[in-house]
Amino acid sequence: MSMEKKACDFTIFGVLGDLSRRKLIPSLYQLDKAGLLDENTRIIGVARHELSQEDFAAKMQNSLETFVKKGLDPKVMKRLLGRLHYVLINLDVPEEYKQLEEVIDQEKRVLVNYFSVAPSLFDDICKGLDHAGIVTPETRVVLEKPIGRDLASSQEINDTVAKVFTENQVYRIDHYLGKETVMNLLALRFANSIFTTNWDHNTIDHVQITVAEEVGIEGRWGYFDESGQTRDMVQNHLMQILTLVAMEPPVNMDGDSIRNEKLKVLKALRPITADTVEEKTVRGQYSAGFIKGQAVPGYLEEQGGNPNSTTESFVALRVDIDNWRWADVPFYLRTGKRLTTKRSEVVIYFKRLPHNIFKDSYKKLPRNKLVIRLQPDEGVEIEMMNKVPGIGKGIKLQKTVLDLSFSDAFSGERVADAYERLILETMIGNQSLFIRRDEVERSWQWIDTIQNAWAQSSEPPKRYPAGTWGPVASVALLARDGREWEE
Ligand SMILES: NC(=O)C1=CN([C@@H]2O[C@H](COP(=O)(O)OP(=O)(O)OC[C@H]3O[C@@H](n4cnc5c(N)ncnc54)[C@H](OP(=O)(O)O)[C@@H]3O)[C@@H](O)[C@H]2O)C=CC1
Ligand SMILES: O=C1O[C@H](COP(=O)(O)O)[C@@H](O)[C@H](O)[C@H]1O
Repeated sequence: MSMEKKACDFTIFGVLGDLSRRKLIPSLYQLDKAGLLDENTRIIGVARHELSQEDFAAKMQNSLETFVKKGLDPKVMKRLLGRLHYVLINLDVPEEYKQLEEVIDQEKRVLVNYFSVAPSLFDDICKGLDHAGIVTPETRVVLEKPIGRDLASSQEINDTVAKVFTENQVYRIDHYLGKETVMNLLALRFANSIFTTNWDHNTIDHVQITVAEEVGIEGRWGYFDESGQTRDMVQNHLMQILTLVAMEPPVNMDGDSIRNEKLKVLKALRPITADTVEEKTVRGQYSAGFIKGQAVPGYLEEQGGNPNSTTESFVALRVDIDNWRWADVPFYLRTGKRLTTKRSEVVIYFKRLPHNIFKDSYKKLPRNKLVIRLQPDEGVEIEMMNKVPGIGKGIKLQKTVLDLSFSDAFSGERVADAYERLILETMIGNQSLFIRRDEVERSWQWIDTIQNAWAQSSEPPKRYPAGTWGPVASVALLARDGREWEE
Protein backbone atom coordinates (compact mmCIF):
# COMPACT_ATOMS: atom_id res chain seq x y z
CA MET A 1 0.00 0.00 0.00
CA SER A 2 1.51 3.28 -1.12
CA MET A 3 1.86 5.93 1.60
CA GLU A 4 2.36 8.65 -1.00
CA LYS A 5 0.44 11.86 -0.59
CA LYS A 6 -2.42 12.16 -3.05
CA ALA A 7 -4.13 15.35 -4.11
CA CYS A 8 -7.76 15.18 -3.03
CA ASP A 9 -10.94 17.13 -3.15
CA PHE A 10 -11.90 16.26 0.41
CA THR A 11 -15.60 17.10 0.50
CA ILE A 12 -17.46 17.34 3.80
CA PHE A 13 -21.24 17.11 3.61
CA GLY A 14 -22.62 18.81 6.73
CA VAL A 15 -19.47 20.93 7.13
CA LEU A 16 -21.13 23.32 9.61
CA GLY A 17 -22.22 20.50 11.94
CA ASP A 18 -20.72 19.44 15.26
CA LEU A 19 -18.52 16.57 14.06
CA SER A 20 -17.03 18.59 11.25
CA ARG A 21 -16.26 21.64 13.41
CA ARG A 22 -15.01 19.70 16.42
CA LYS A 23 -13.09 16.87 14.78
CA LEU A 24 -12.74 16.96 10.99
CA ILE A 25 -11.52 20.51 10.38
CA PRO A 26 -9.08 20.42 13.35
CA SER A 27 -7.77 17.02 12.13
CA LEU A 28 -7.22 18.41 8.64
CA TYR A 29 -5.28 21.27 10.24
CA GLN A 30 -3.04 18.78 12.09
CA LEU A 31 -2.45 16.81 8.88
CA ASP A 32 -1.51 20.01 7.09
CA LYS A 33 0.80 20.97 9.94
CA ALA A 34 2.51 17.59 9.76
CA GLY A 35 3.04 18.04 6.01
CA LEU A 36 0.74 15.14 5.20
CA LEU A 37 -1.60 16.98 2.82
CA ASP A 38 -0.62 17.24 -0.81
CA GLU A 39 -0.12 20.85 -1.83
CA ASN A 40 -3.04 20.57 -4.27
CA THR A 41 -5.48 19.05 -1.80
CA ARG A 42 -8.61 21.11 -1.31
CA ILE A 43 -11.31 20.97 1.38
CA ILE A 44 -14.77 21.45 -0.02
CA GLY A 45 -17.44 22.26 2.54
CA VAL A 46 -21.06 21.54 1.69
CA ALA A 47 -23.96 23.00 3.68
CA ARG A 48 -27.34 24.58 2.99
CA HIS A 49 -26.73 28.14 4.22
CA GLU A 50 -26.04 31.27 2.15
CA LEU A 51 -22.39 32.03 2.94
CA SER A 52 -19.67 33.85 1.07
CA GLN A 53 -16.29 32.10 0.75
CA GLU A 54 -14.96 34.61 3.30
CA ASP A 55 -17.76 33.95 5.80
CA PHE A 56 -17.18 30.23 5.45
CA ALA A 57 -13.45 30.63 6.02
CA ALA A 58 -14.18 32.78 9.08
CA LYS A 59 -16.40 30.04 10.52
CA MET A 60 -13.75 27.40 9.96
CA GLN A 61 -11.13 29.68 11.52
CA ASN A 62 -13.40 29.94 14.55
CA SER A 63 -13.58 26.12 14.72
CA LEU A 64 -9.80 25.91 14.68
CA GLU A 65 -9.43 28.58 17.35
CA THR A 66 -11.97 26.77 19.52
CA PHE A 67 -10.97 23.15 19.03
CA VAL A 68 -7.24 23.07 18.29
CA LYS A 69 -6.16 23.04 21.87
CA LYS A 70 -2.45 23.77 21.74
CA GLY A 71 -0.17 25.90 19.62
CA LEU A 72 -2.36 26.95 16.70
CA ASP A 73 0.19 28.00 14.09
CA PRO A 74 -1.07 31.06 12.13
CA LYS A 75 0.96 30.07 9.04
CA VAL A 76 -0.55 26.58 8.90
CA MET A 77 -4.02 27.95 9.62
CA LYS A 78 -3.68 30.39 6.71
CA ARG A 79 -2.55 27.58 4.42
CA LEU A 80 -5.47 25.40 5.50
CA LEU A 81 -7.99 28.21 5.07
CA GLY A 82 -6.58 28.72 1.60
CA ARG A 83 -7.61 25.17 0.70
CA LEU A 84 -11.28 25.80 1.54
CA HIS A 85 -14.15 26.09 -0.92
CA TYR A 86 -17.77 26.44 0.07
CA VAL A 87 -20.63 24.93 -1.92
CA LEU A 88 -24.27 25.51 -1.04
CA ILE A 89 -26.40 22.42 -1.58
CA ASN A 90 -29.71 21.38 -0.07
CA LEU A 91 -28.74 17.78 0.21
CA ASP A 92 -32.23 16.54 -0.63
CA VAL A 93 -32.32 18.35 -3.97
CA PRO A 94 -30.44 16.26 -6.62
CA GLU A 95 -30.27 19.13 -9.14
CA GLU A 96 -28.19 21.22 -6.74
CA TYR A 97 -25.23 18.79 -6.87
CA LYS A 98 -24.30 20.37 -10.22
CA GLN A 99 -22.66 23.14 -8.16
CA LEU A 100 -20.27 20.56 -6.76
CA GLU A 101 -19.55 19.20 -10.20
CA GLU A 102 -18.45 22.69 -11.23
CA VAL A 103 -15.92 22.94 -8.39
CA ILE A 104 -14.30 19.51 -8.19
CA ASP A 105 -11.56 18.37 -10.48
CA GLN A 106 -11.24 14.61 -10.76
CA GLU A 107 -8.55 14.77 -13.42
CA LYS A 108 -6.11 16.10 -10.85
CA ARG A 109 -7.62 15.03 -7.54
CA VAL A 110 -9.29 12.03 -5.91
CA LEU A 111 -12.79 12.90 -4.73
CA VAL A 112 -13.34 11.81 -1.09
CA ASN A 113 -16.90 12.41 0.12
CA TYR A 114 -17.27 12.51 3.90
CA PHE A 115 -20.91 12.11 4.96
CA SER A 116 -20.92 14.09 8.22
CA VAL A 117 -24.72 14.03 8.39
CA ALA A 118 -27.46 11.76 9.70
CA PRO A 119 -27.72 8.42 7.83
CA SER A 120 -31.22 9.42 6.68
CA LEU A 121 -29.46 11.77 4.22
CA PHE A 122 -27.10 9.14 2.75
CA ASP A 123 -29.62 8.15 0.09
CA ASP A 124 -30.10 11.75 -1.05
CA ILE A 125 -26.36 12.39 -1.21
CA CYS A 126 -25.64 9.20 -3.16
CA LYS A 127 -28.41 10.02 -5.62
CA GLY A 128 -27.26 13.64 -5.88
CA LEU A 129 -23.65 12.65 -6.63
CA ASP A 130 -24.85 10.12 -9.17
CA HIS A 131 -27.24 12.60 -10.75
CA ALA A 132 -24.39 15.10 -11.17
CA GLY A 133 -22.31 12.38 -12.88
CA ILE A 134 -19.35 12.79 -10.55
CA VAL A 135 -18.94 9.24 -9.31
CA THR A 136 -15.97 7.52 -10.96
CA PRO A 137 -14.31 4.24 -9.86
CA GLU A 138 -11.76 6.40 -7.97
CA THR A 139 -14.39 8.30 -5.96
CA ARG A 140 -14.56 7.41 -2.26
CA VAL A 141 -17.24 7.74 0.35
CA VAL A 142 -16.73 7.93 4.12
CA LEU A 143 -19.65 6.90 6.33
CA GLU A 144 -20.04 7.90 9.96
CA LYS A 145 -21.56 5.73 12.62
CA PRO A 146 -24.19 4.69 13.42
CA ILE A 147 -24.58 2.34 10.45
CA GLY A 148 -28.12 1.46 11.50
CA ARG A 149 -29.58 0.42 14.84
CA ASP A 150 -30.00 -3.27 13.93
CA LEU A 151 -29.26 -5.68 11.09
CA ALA A 152 -32.24 -4.64 8.95
CA SER A 153 -31.56 -0.89 9.14
CA SER A 154 -27.82 -1.37 8.56
CA GLN A 155 -28.58 -3.46 5.47
CA GLU A 156 -30.85 -0.70 4.25
CA ILE A 157 -28.11 1.92 4.64
CA ASN A 158 -25.52 -0.34 3.02
CA ASP A 159 -27.90 -1.16 0.13
CA THR A 160 -28.53 2.54 -0.42
CA VAL A 161 -24.83 3.30 -0.66
CA ALA A 162 -24.16 0.18 -2.75
CA LYS A 163 -26.47 1.44 -5.49
CA VAL A 164 -23.83 4.05 -6.30
CA PHE A 165 -20.55 2.89 -4.71
CA THR A 166 -18.83 -0.50 -4.76
CA GLU A 167 -17.51 -1.86 -1.47
CA ASN A 168 -13.91 -0.91 -2.29
CA GLN A 169 -15.02 2.73 -2.45
CA VAL A 170 -16.70 2.71 0.99
CA TYR A 171 -14.88 3.69 4.21
CA ARG A 172 -17.00 3.02 7.33
CA ILE A 173 -15.60 4.85 10.32
CA ASP A 174 -15.09 3.35 13.76
CA HIS A 175 -12.91 5.95 15.44
CA TYR A 176 -11.49 3.34 17.84
CA LEU A 177 -9.64 1.81 14.88
CA GLY A 178 -7.83 5.12 14.46
CA LYS A 179 -6.57 5.15 18.05
CA GLU A 180 -2.83 4.61 18.39
CA THR A 181 -3.15 1.96 21.10
CA VAL A 182 -5.87 0.00 19.33
CA MET A 183 -3.56 -0.23 16.31
CA ASN A 184 -0.75 -1.22 18.63
CA LEU A 185 -2.69 -4.40 19.42
CA LEU A 186 -1.56 -5.61 16.00
CA ALA A 187 2.07 -4.79 16.73
CA LEU A 188 1.93 -6.35 20.17
CA ARG A 189 0.37 -9.55 18.91
CA PHE A 190 2.14 -10.05 15.63
CA ALA A 191 5.58 -8.52 16.18
CA ASN A 192 6.44 -10.27 19.47
CA SER A 193 7.02 -13.99 19.56
CA ILE A 194 6.36 -14.20 23.33
CA PHE A 195 2.77 -13.23 22.62
CA THR A 196 2.18 -14.95 19.27
CA THR A 197 3.10 -18.28 20.86
CA ASN A 198 1.16 -17.74 24.09
CA TRP A 199 -2.12 -16.51 22.79
CA ASP A 200 -4.75 -19.23 23.03
CA HIS A 201 -6.65 -21.57 25.34
CA ASN A 202 -3.44 -23.37 26.32
CA THR A 203 -2.04 -20.35 28.12
CA ILE A 204 -4.85 -17.82 28.53
CA ASP A 205 -7.49 -18.18 31.22
CA HIS A 206 -9.77 -15.31 30.21
CA VAL A 207 -9.78 -11.83 28.72
CA GLN A 208 -11.39 -8.65 30.03
CA ILE A 209 -12.20 -5.63 27.88
CA THR A 210 -13.29 -2.49 29.71
CA VAL A 211 -14.28 0.81 28.11
CA ALA A 212 -15.31 2.97 31.04
CA GLU A 213 -16.53 6.51 30.48
CA GLU A 214 -16.85 9.32 32.98
CA VAL A 215 -19.16 11.36 30.77
CA GLY A 216 -22.92 10.98 30.73
CA ILE A 217 -24.97 11.38 27.59
CA GLU A 218 -23.79 14.95 26.99
CA GLY A 219 -27.14 16.38 25.94
CA ARG A 220 -27.65 13.66 23.29
CA TRP A 221 -30.82 12.21 24.84
CA GLY A 222 -32.67 11.89 21.52
CA TYR A 223 -29.93 9.78 19.97
CA PHE A 224 -28.77 7.90 23.05
CA ASP A 225 -32.12 6.86 24.45
CA GLU A 226 -32.97 5.21 21.12
CA SER A 227 -29.62 3.53 21.10
CA GLY A 228 -28.29 2.60 24.56
CA GLN A 229 -24.74 1.66 25.44
CA THR A 230 -24.87 -1.69 23.65
CA ARG A 231 -25.64 -0.19 20.24
CA ASP A 232 -23.60 2.95 20.90
CA MET A 233 -20.40 1.28 22.12
CA VAL A 234 -20.46 -2.54 22.03
CA GLN A 235 -21.68 -3.19 18.48
CA ASN A 236 -18.83 -1.12 17.10
CA HIS A 237 -15.93 -0.19 19.37
CA LEU A 238 -15.85 -3.13 21.78
CA MET A 239 -16.49 -5.66 19.03
CA GLN A 240 -13.62 -4.21 17.04
CA ILE A 241 -11.26 -4.45 20.01
CA LEU A 242 -12.43 -8.00 20.65
CA THR A 243 -11.82 -9.06 17.05
CA LEU A 244 -8.31 -7.58 17.06
CA VAL A 245 -7.46 -9.44 20.26
CA ALA A 246 -9.00 -12.72 19.12
CA MET A 247 -8.32 -12.95 15.38
CA GLU A 248 -5.89 -15.33 13.70
CA PRO A 249 -2.72 -13.79 12.24
CA PRO A 250 -3.59 -12.10 8.93
CA VAL A 251 -1.30 -13.03 6.03
CA ASN A 252 -0.29 -9.40 5.58
CA MET A 253 -1.44 -5.89 6.44
CA ASP A 254 -3.82 -5.52 3.49
CA GLY A 255 -7.29 -4.25 4.28
CA ASP A 256 -9.02 -7.46 3.32
CA SER A 257 -6.49 -9.77 4.99
CA ILE A 258 -7.20 -8.15 8.34
CA ARG A 259 -10.93 -7.79 7.78
CA ASN A 260 -11.29 -11.43 6.71
CA GLU A 261 -9.78 -12.54 10.02
CA LYS A 262 -11.96 -10.17 12.06
CA LEU A 263 -15.04 -11.48 10.29
CA LYS A 264 -14.15 -15.08 11.20
CA VAL A 265 -14.15 -14.11 14.88
CA LEU A 266 -17.56 -12.43 14.55
CA LYS A 267 -18.87 -15.57 12.90
CA ALA A 268 -17.59 -17.69 15.80
CA LEU A 269 -19.32 -15.69 18.55
CA ARG A 270 -21.74 -17.87 20.46
CA PRO A 271 -25.20 -16.26 20.33
CA ILE A 272 -26.60 -14.98 23.61
CA THR A 273 -30.23 -16.01 23.49
CA ALA A 274 -33.27 -15.79 25.77
CA ASP A 275 -32.01 -18.98 27.46
CA THR A 276 -28.62 -17.53 28.39
CA VAL A 277 -29.22 -13.78 28.55
CA GLU A 278 -29.77 -13.67 32.34
CA GLU A 279 -26.59 -15.54 33.03
CA LYS A 280 -24.38 -13.79 30.47
CA THR A 281 -25.45 -10.15 30.47
CA VAL A 282 -25.99 -7.31 32.90
CA ARG A 283 -27.65 -4.04 31.96
CA GLY A 284 -27.41 -0.94 34.11
CA GLN A 285 -28.65 2.64 34.23
CA TYR A 286 -26.97 5.35 36.31
CA SER A 287 -28.73 7.16 39.10
CA ALA A 288 -27.54 10.46 40.60
CA GLY A 289 -24.09 10.37 42.13
CA PHE A 290 -20.69 12.03 42.17
CA ILE A 291 -17.98 12.14 39.55
CA LYS A 292 -14.66 13.35 40.96
CA GLY A 293 -16.51 15.05 43.80
CA GLN A 294 -19.05 16.80 41.54
CA ALA A 295 -22.74 15.95 41.91
CA VAL A 296 -24.26 14.71 38.64
CA PRO A 297 -27.88 13.84 37.81
CA GLY A 298 -29.14 10.34 37.13
CA TYR A 299 -29.90 9.14 33.58
CA LEU A 300 -33.65 9.67 34.01
CA GLU A 301 -33.10 13.25 35.17
CA GLU A 302 -30.89 14.18 32.19
CA GLN A 303 -32.12 17.14 30.16
CA GLY A 304 -34.84 16.20 27.71
CA GLY A 305 -35.16 12.79 29.34
CA ASN A 306 -38.07 10.45 29.75
CA PRO A 307 -38.48 9.41 33.42
CA ASN A 308 -39.68 5.95 32.37
CA SER A 309 -36.82 5.08 30.03
CA THR A 310 -35.35 1.59 30.36
CA THR A 311 -32.39 2.29 28.09
CA GLU A 312 -29.11 0.92 29.42
CA SER A 313 -26.16 3.21 30.06
CA PHE A 314 -24.02 0.25 31.19
CA VAL A 315 -23.60 -3.26 29.88
CA ALA A 316 -21.44 -6.21 30.87
CA LEU A 317 -21.28 -9.42 28.85
CA ARG A 318 -19.66 -12.83 28.97
CA VAL A 319 -18.74 -13.62 25.37
CA ASP A 320 -17.69 -17.09 24.20
CA ILE A 321 -15.86 -17.63 20.95
CA ASP A 322 -16.55 -21.05 19.51
CA ASN A 323 -13.34 -21.80 17.69
CA TRP A 324 -10.19 -23.84 18.25
CA ARG A 325 -8.07 -21.02 19.67
CA TRP A 326 -10.52 -19.75 22.25
CA ALA A 327 -12.32 -22.87 23.47
CA ASP A 328 -13.30 -22.33 27.13
CA VAL A 329 -11.68 -18.88 27.29
CA PRO A 330 -14.40 -16.36 28.12
CA PHE A 331 -14.09 -12.73 27.06
CA TYR A 332 -15.75 -10.41 29.59
CA LEU A 333 -16.77 -7.04 28.15
CA ARG A 334 -18.06 -4.03 30.04
CA THR A 335 -18.72 -0.44 29.15
CA GLY A 336 -20.73 2.30 30.76
CA LYS A 337 -21.32 6.00 31.10
CA ARG A 338 -20.79 7.86 34.37
CA LEU A 339 -18.40 5.28 35.76
CA THR A 340 -15.67 6.03 38.32
CA THR A 341 -13.14 7.14 35.76
CA LYS A 342 -12.40 7.19 32.03
CA ARG A 343 -10.39 4.06 31.36
CA SER A 344 -10.19 1.68 28.41
CA GLU A 345 -8.08 -1.42 28.64
CA VAL A 346 -7.68 -5.02 27.62
CA VAL A 347 -6.49 -7.40 30.33
CA ILE A 348 -5.22 -10.85 29.43
CA TYR A 349 -5.17 -13.23 32.37
CA PHE A 350 -2.83 -16.16 31.84
CA LYS A 351 -3.49 -19.59 33.34
CA ARG A 352 -2.24 -20.52 36.76
CA LEU A 353 0.82 -22.76 36.90
CA PRO A 354 -0.07 -26.44 37.32
CA HIS A 355 2.15 -26.85 40.40
CA ASN A 356 3.56 -24.48 43.01
CA ILE A 357 7.06 -25.19 44.34
CA PHE A 358 7.08 -21.96 46.38
CA LYS A 359 4.26 -22.85 48.76
CA ASP A 360 6.26 -21.72 51.80
CA SER A 361 6.47 -18.18 50.43
CA TYR A 362 3.32 -17.88 48.37
CA LYS A 363 0.38 -20.16 49.02
CA LYS A 364 -1.36 -19.64 45.72
CA LEU A 365 0.69 -18.25 42.86
CA PRO A 366 -1.29 -15.55 41.07
CA ARG A 367 -1.94 -15.57 37.36
CA ASN A 368 0.38 -13.55 35.15
CA LYS A 369 -1.45 -10.65 33.68
CA LEU A 370 -0.90 -8.51 30.60
CA VAL A 371 -2.65 -5.15 30.77
CA ILE A 372 -2.95 -3.17 27.56
CA ARG A 373 -3.95 0.38 28.50
CA LEU A 374 -5.80 1.87 25.53
CA GLN A 375 -6.61 5.25 27.10
CA PRO A 376 -5.69 7.37 28.96
CA ASP A 377 -2.07 6.87 30.08
CA GLU A 378 -1.48 4.53 27.14
CA GLY A 379 0.89 1.68 27.78
CA VAL A 380 1.44 -2.01 28.41
CA GLU A 381 2.14 -3.73 31.73
CA ILE A 382 2.97 -7.28 32.68
CA GLU A 383 2.33 -8.49 36.18
CA MET A 384 4.78 -11.20 37.18
CA MET A 385 6.44 -12.86 40.17
CA ASN A 386 10.01 -12.14 41.24
CA LYS A 387 12.24 -13.11 44.12
CA VAL A 388 12.72 -10.42 46.72
CA PRO A 389 16.50 -9.81 46.94
CA GLY A 390 18.15 -11.08 50.13
CA ILE A 391 19.89 -14.05 51.72
CA GLY A 392 19.24 -16.27 54.69
CA LYS A 393 15.48 -16.33 54.48
CA GLY A 394 14.91 -18.80 51.69
CA ILE A 395 13.05 -17.65 48.61
CA LYS A 396 10.53 -14.91 49.19
CA LEU A 397 8.35 -14.01 46.20
CA GLN A 398 6.67 -10.75 45.34
CA LYS A 399 4.25 -9.64 42.66
CA THR A 400 5.91 -6.99 40.48
CA VAL A 401 4.90 -5.00 37.44
CA LEU A 402 6.85 -4.33 34.26
CA ASP A 403 5.28 -1.08 33.15
CA LEU A 404 5.85 0.46 29.74
CA SER A 405 4.24 3.85 29.56
CA PHE A 406 4.06 5.10 25.98
CA SER A 407 4.47 8.71 27.05
CA ASP A 408 7.83 7.82 28.62
CA ALA A 409 8.98 5.35 25.95
CA PHE A 410 8.04 7.56 23.03
CA SER A 411 8.31 10.99 24.63
CA GLY A 412 8.38 13.74 22.08
CA GLU A 413 6.03 11.87 19.73
CA ARG A 414 2.68 13.63 19.43
CA VAL A 415 -0.24 11.20 19.73
CA ALA A 416 -2.47 11.89 16.73
CA ASP A 417 -6.23 12.01 17.18
CA ALA A 418 -8.01 8.98 15.71
CA TYR A 419 -9.71 11.16 13.09
CA GLU A 420 -6.38 12.44 11.76
CA ARG A 421 -5.22 8.92 11.01
CA LEU A 422 -8.54 7.85 9.52
CA ILE A 423 -8.88 10.92 7.29
CA LEU A 424 -5.34 10.38 6.02
CA GLU A 425 -6.11 6.72 5.23
CA THR A 426 -9.19 7.72 3.19
CA MET A 427 -6.96 10.03 1.15
CA ILE A 428 -4.33 7.34 0.63
CA GLY A 429 -6.99 4.74 -0.17
CA ASN A 430 -6.20 2.18 2.55
CA GLN A 431 -9.31 0.42 3.84
CA SER A 432 -7.72 -1.72 6.56
CA LEU A 433 -8.84 0.60 9.38
CA PHE A 434 -12.43 0.75 8.13
CA ILE A 435 -15.23 -1.71 8.67
CA ARG A 436 -16.36 -3.85 5.79
CA ARG A 437 -20.05 -4.34 5.15
CA ASP A 438 -20.06 -8.01 6.18
CA GLU A 439 -18.36 -7.14 9.49
CA VAL A 440 -20.95 -4.48 10.36
CA GLU A 441 -23.83 -6.75 9.48
CA ARG A 442 -22.47 -9.79 11.29
CA SER A 443 -21.90 -7.72 14.36
CA TRP A 444 -25.46 -6.35 14.25
CA GLN A 445 -26.82 -9.85 13.81
CA TRP A 446 -25.11 -10.93 17.05
CA ILE A 447 -26.25 -7.81 18.91
CA ASP A 448 -29.83 -8.21 17.64
CA THR A 449 -30.07 -11.63 19.30
CA ILE A 450 -29.16 -10.05 22.64
CA GLN A 451 -31.55 -7.13 22.12
CA ASN A 452 -34.36 -9.56 21.28
CA ALA A 453 -33.64 -11.60 24.39
CA TRP A 454 -33.73 -8.43 26.53
CA ALA A 455 -36.98 -7.40 24.86
CA GLN A 456 -38.56 -10.68 25.99
CA SER A 457 -37.51 -10.13 29.59
CA SER A 458 -39.44 -7.89 31.98
CA GLU A 459 -36.27 -7.17 33.95
CA PRO A 460 -35.32 -3.45 33.74
CA PRO A 461 -31.67 -2.33 33.82
CA LYS A 462 -30.16 -2.33 37.29
CA ARG A 463 -29.48 1.05 38.85
CA TYR A 464 -25.96 2.10 39.77
CA PRO A 465 -24.90 5.39 41.33
CA ALA A 466 -22.90 7.64 38.99
CA GLY A 467 -19.24 7.45 39.92
CA THR A 468 -19.14 3.71 40.60
CA TRP A 469 -18.13 0.71 38.47
CA GLY A 470 -21.70 -0.16 37.49
CA PRO A 471 -24.28 -2.46 39.06
CA VAL A 472 -23.17 -5.05 41.62
CA ALA A 473 -24.64 -7.68 39.32
CA SER A 474 -21.69 -7.15 37.00
CA VAL A 475 -19.40 -8.33 39.81
CA ALA A 476 -21.59 -11.40 40.14
CA LEU A 477 -21.27 -12.08 36.40
CA LEU A 478 -17.59 -12.88 36.93
CA ALA A 479 -17.89 -14.19 40.48
CA ARG A 480 -20.10 -17.02 39.16
CA ASP A 481 -17.07 -18.13 37.15
CA GLY A 482 -14.70 -17.66 40.11
CA ARG A 483 -13.20 -14.48 38.67
CA GLU A 484 -13.24 -10.75 39.31
CA TRP A 485 -12.96 -7.54 37.31
CA GLU A 486 -9.64 -5.76 37.14
CA GLU A 487 -10.11 -2.63 39.30
N1 LIG B 1 -20.76 14.82 16.64
C1 LIG B 1 -20.00 13.79 16.90
O1 LIG B 1 -19.06 13.83 17.72
C2 LIG B 1 -20.22 12.49 16.20
C3 LIG B 1 -21.14 12.39 15.18
N2 LIG B 1 -21.30 11.20 14.52
C4 LIG B 1 -22.23 11.08 13.40
O2 LIG B 1 -21.88 12.03 12.40
C5 LIG B 1 -23.03 12.52 11.76
C6 LIG B 1 -23.08 14.06 11.92
O3 LIG B 1 -23.17 14.35 13.30
P1 LIG B 1 -23.14 15.83 13.87
O4 LIG B 1 -22.12 16.63 13.19
O5 LIG B 1 -23.08 15.69 15.33
O6 LIG B 1 -24.59 16.34 13.46
P2 LIG B 1 -25.07 17.84 13.24
O7 LIG B 1 -26.54 17.82 13.29
O8 LIG B 1 -24.33 18.76 14.15
O9 LIG B 1 -24.59 18.16 11.75
C7 LIG B 1 -25.25 17.71 10.62
C8 LIG B 1 -25.25 18.80 9.58
O10 LIG B 1 -26.02 18.34 8.49
C9 LIG B 1 -26.70 19.46 7.96
N3 LIG B 1 -27.89 19.09 7.21
C10 LIG B 1 -28.97 18.43 7.67
N4 LIG B 1 -29.89 18.31 6.70
C11 LIG B 1 -29.38 18.93 5.61
C12 LIG B 1 -29.83 19.13 4.28
N5 LIG B 1 -31.01 18.66 3.86
N6 LIG B 1 -29.05 19.82 3.43
C13 LIG B 1 -27.85 20.30 3.82
N7 LIG B 1 -27.35 20.11 5.06
C14 LIG B 1 -28.10 19.43 5.93
C15 LIG B 1 -27.08 20.26 9.17
O11 LIG B 1 -27.27 21.56 8.74
P3 LIG B 1 -28.23 22.61 9.49
O12 LIG B 1 -27.34 23.21 10.50
O13 LIG B 1 -28.63 23.50 8.40
O14 LIG B 1 -29.39 21.83 10.06
C16 LIG B 1 -25.88 20.09 10.08
O15 LIG B 1 -24.96 21.15 9.96
C17 LIG B 1 -24.21 11.81 12.41
O16 LIG B 1 -24.53 10.67 11.66
C18 LIG B 1 -23.67 11.39 13.78
O17 LIG B 1 -24.30 10.26 14.28
C19 LIG B 1 -20.54 10.10 14.83
C20 LIG B 1 -19.63 10.14 15.83
C21 LIG B 1 -19.39 11.32 16.62
O1 LIG C 1 -18.74 6.63 19.54
C1 LIG C 1 -18.84 7.04 20.68
O2 LIG C 1 -17.70 7.12 21.41
C2 LIG C 1 -17.65 7.96 22.57
C3 LIG C 1 -16.40 7.52 23.35
O3 LIG C 1 -15.28 7.73 22.55
P1 LIG C 1 -13.85 7.98 23.22
O4 LIG C 1 -12.93 8.15 22.06
O5 LIG C 1 -13.98 9.21 24.07
O6 LIG C 1 -13.53 6.80 24.05
C4 LIG C 1 -18.91 7.82 23.41
O7 LIG C 1 -18.88 8.73 24.50
C5 LIG C 1 -20.10 8.11 22.53
O8 LIG C 1 -21.30 7.93 23.28
C6 LIG C 1 -20.12 7.19 21.34
O9 LIG C 1 -21.14 7.59 20.44
